[in-house]
Formats: sequence, C-alpha cells, structure tokens
Amino acid sequence: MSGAPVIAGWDHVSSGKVRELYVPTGTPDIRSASELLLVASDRVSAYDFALEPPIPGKGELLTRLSRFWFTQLSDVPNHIIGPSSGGTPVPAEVESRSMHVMPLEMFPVECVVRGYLVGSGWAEYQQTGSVCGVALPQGLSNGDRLPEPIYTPAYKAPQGEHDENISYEQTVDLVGADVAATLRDLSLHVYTEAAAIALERDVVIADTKFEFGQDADGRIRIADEVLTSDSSRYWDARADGRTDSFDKQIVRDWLSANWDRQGTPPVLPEAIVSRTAARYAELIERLGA
Ligand SMILES: C[C@H](c1ccccc1)n1cc(-c2ncnc(N)c2C#N)cn1
Repeated sequence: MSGAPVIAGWDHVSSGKVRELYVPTGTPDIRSASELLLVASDRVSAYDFALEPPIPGKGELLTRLSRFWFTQLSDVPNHIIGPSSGGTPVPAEVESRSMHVMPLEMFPVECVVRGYLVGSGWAEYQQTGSVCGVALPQGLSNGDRLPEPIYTPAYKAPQGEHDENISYEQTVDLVGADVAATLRDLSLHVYTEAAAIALERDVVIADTKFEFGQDADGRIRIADEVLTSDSSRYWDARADGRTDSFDKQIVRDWLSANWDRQGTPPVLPEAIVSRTAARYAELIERLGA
C-alpha cells in the first residue's frame, strides 16, 4: 500500500484504509492540535482490504463530494476551516484532495441513515422483518425505498475492527439523551435534504453514515467525510438495475468473479480501474459537484 505522503508544514499522525490524518508540524498529538488535515488517497477499499492499484483521481473526486455537500447543507454546523481563517498553509499538491478542519471531540457513534432496503439491512429484514431493531412493513423487496428514512446507529469500533450496530437507547447510554437526540435528528435531516437534492439530479442516495464531534464551545458539528461514495451508497436512478452503484459495484462485481475471498485480493485490471474512475467522474458531473 502506498505510504502517507510527506506534506510540508504537517506531521502524519494516523492512517485509515484510504485516508491520512495530519497535524501541524511540531504538534505533540491530535488532542493538542489547533487544526487537522484530512487527506484522501486514490486507494479504493472493498471487503476490508485496500485494493491495488489506486484509482486515479478518486481522492480529489471524493473530496469534491464532501465539499459539495458541506456547501449544500450549510445550515448544519461542520468542522471545515475556511482558507480565510488562516492557519497552516495546505500545499498545492494535496489541496484538491484534502480538508482543513477544526479538531473536535468525536462521538463514538457511526450515525447510519438508511433510505432504502439493501445490503445487510435487506439480509436482516428477510430474517426478522426489521433492520437494527426498527420494524418495517411486510412485503418489501431488495432495493425498495423505505416508507421513511430510518436511523440505525453503530458503535464506532477502534480502527481496524468492525462497527457494531446498537440501539438508539444504547447511544443515549454512550453520549447522553440530549446529544443522542441531536445526532439522530441531524443525521435524518442531512440525509433527507441530501437525498432530495440528489434525486433532482437522478441520483439515489440509498444509505449513508455520518460522524459528529463537539468543538471547544460545546457545539455539535458534522465531521469526517460527508456523503461521499465511500461513506454512502449512490445509485443511478436512470439505470435499469436500480441498485447499480455509481462506483464500487464495478470493483465488487469483478472481485466476486475473480477472487474466492481467501488471502489478499488480486490486483485490479486496468479496464476496471479506468471504468471505476469514469464512474466517480460521472457522479460528480451528475450532481454538479
Ligand atoms: C476517521 C477519521 C480519519 C481520517 C483519516 C485517517 C484516519 C482517521 N478521523 C477523523 C478524526 C477527527 N478527529 C478530530 N476532529 C475532527 N474534525 C476529525 C475529523 N474528521 C479522527 N479520525
């Protein structure tokens, strides 16, 4: 896996599967940071593996998606530090795929919102008639739009472990009643607004997950990446196969046909890489992001 880029003025502190986290040079740790830099790589992940090779332009395209939605949803406080607010300069070579953000006390809750019945939700519904404890009407099919979006939070496991679906009541135990209600209400609001905007452009946001944190003044802000095709399922409303995702379906389908899930996944062929890059670009164009 390609290593974290060296960035003038910034020290690397943490790696995700496809992103890197930096603090200003000389900052002892993330807790004492006055600003952070989230840098998106071109890596694509599937089945908990960072795949090879990287998808050219993916980091920039996903950063454009987050920036687009932070702008569209400007009524929701977020963690972005604008270029006008000064701070450590962001070098041009990473600027288009990075987000300059304020450090927050992050809540240990993955705020998942589902607007459609798909993936693990569909599997659970077939067994129990509900999703994460939320009862649903009978007779729904895979890919169906839910009568209304549902909030199905998960406990944010330490890096490298799987998040664990929890009940709303368990989020109350984790963060308190007031914050739990705010996280739920903001998550449903942001998903509902974004899904409506996307649908006007023939794009379906089937589900997504948000992360929130609290700033030094106690204000709750939406953080991390927002409504990217890494954190959300995007479908093409104009496609025949309603659940054709805008990006990862190509990679997932190829892996399903060429990998037995044993050991590490094979290197993606050039044709798959270029088609995936084209789908990312098509999503950006369709949304006008
Ligand atoms: C999961 C993600 C991550 C990204 C890149 C590499 C490894 C992890 N991450 C984001 C924070 C974070 N912490 C404090 N304040 C913030 N505003 C944010 C944000 N966003 C911590 N981790």
